Amino acid sequence: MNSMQDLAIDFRRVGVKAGGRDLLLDFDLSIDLGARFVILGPNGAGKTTLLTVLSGTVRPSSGQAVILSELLGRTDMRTLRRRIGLCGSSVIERLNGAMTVLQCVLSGIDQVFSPWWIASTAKDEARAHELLELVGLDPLSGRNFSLLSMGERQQVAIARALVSQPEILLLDEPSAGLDLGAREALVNRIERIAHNNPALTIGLVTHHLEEIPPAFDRIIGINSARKVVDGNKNALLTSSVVGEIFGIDVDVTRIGERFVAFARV
Ligand SMILES: Nc1ncnc2c1ncn2[C@@H]1O[C@H](COP(=O)(O)OP(=O)(O)OP(=O)(O)O)[C@@H](O)[C@H]1O
Repeated sequence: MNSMQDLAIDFRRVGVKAGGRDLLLDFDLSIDLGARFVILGPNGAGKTTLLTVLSGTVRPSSGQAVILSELLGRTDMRTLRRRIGLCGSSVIERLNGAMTVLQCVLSGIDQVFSPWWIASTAKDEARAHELLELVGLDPLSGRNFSLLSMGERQQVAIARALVSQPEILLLDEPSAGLDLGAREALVNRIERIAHNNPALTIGLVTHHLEEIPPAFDRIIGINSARKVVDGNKNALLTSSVVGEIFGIDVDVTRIGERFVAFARV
């Protein structure tokens, strides 16, 4: 049994209600520090809702949510959010397109979205350049964000999420809109980030098994606002379990350290 100090996330019967609907229901979740987990489920399952609670953006309507030993509702959410890096289309859409790529990365320090709120030091800028180098975009650091391709924006968003040296990194469908080559480059990059940051807890939200980097070994399957499975990837990524998560008949194949799924016709 882990003590609370070893846990990045400890949710007990967490629920989120909006518009009279349960978007998340009785959700128990316990994630160790340094774990790599995947939130897998069909459209509308509640994955993004779960991520909004995990990132300290939304407080649950019921239950108890503890993140990095801080109880939501009793802690300063702004301070907690600085310890969590979030990247995904919800972040990309909010970034002011007139910012340079470097400013976009620096905006992650205080989690702002416009250039006039950025207060950065020379040390921050050096770290931002280092991260842009890591994602292969340092040569574009002076370019306007609005001029980047979707793939490039996703990479900037990852650098932005890492700039505050978070303890938890949350990736919300980071491959959305990417072509095959860009998706594979991203999967490899996420794998490298996982490898180079052993203490970092990383969560990945996806609909697609192909997007799961090998380092991610835990699957949390969601459907209709509830957790349907939670456990080891190799045990759970089978045709019957993935079929249960998505509510359709599927064939799952493992190829090396990666998985693919097709709907059965
Ligand atoms: N504020 C809201 N009020 C009412 N319903 C909402 C609200 N926000 C989301 N929903 C609904 O809650 C359900 C879960 O939404 P959520 O965005 O968490 O799903 P998801 O698993 O991330 O889906 P997708 O894969 O399509 O992004 C959806 O049916 C959505 O329409």
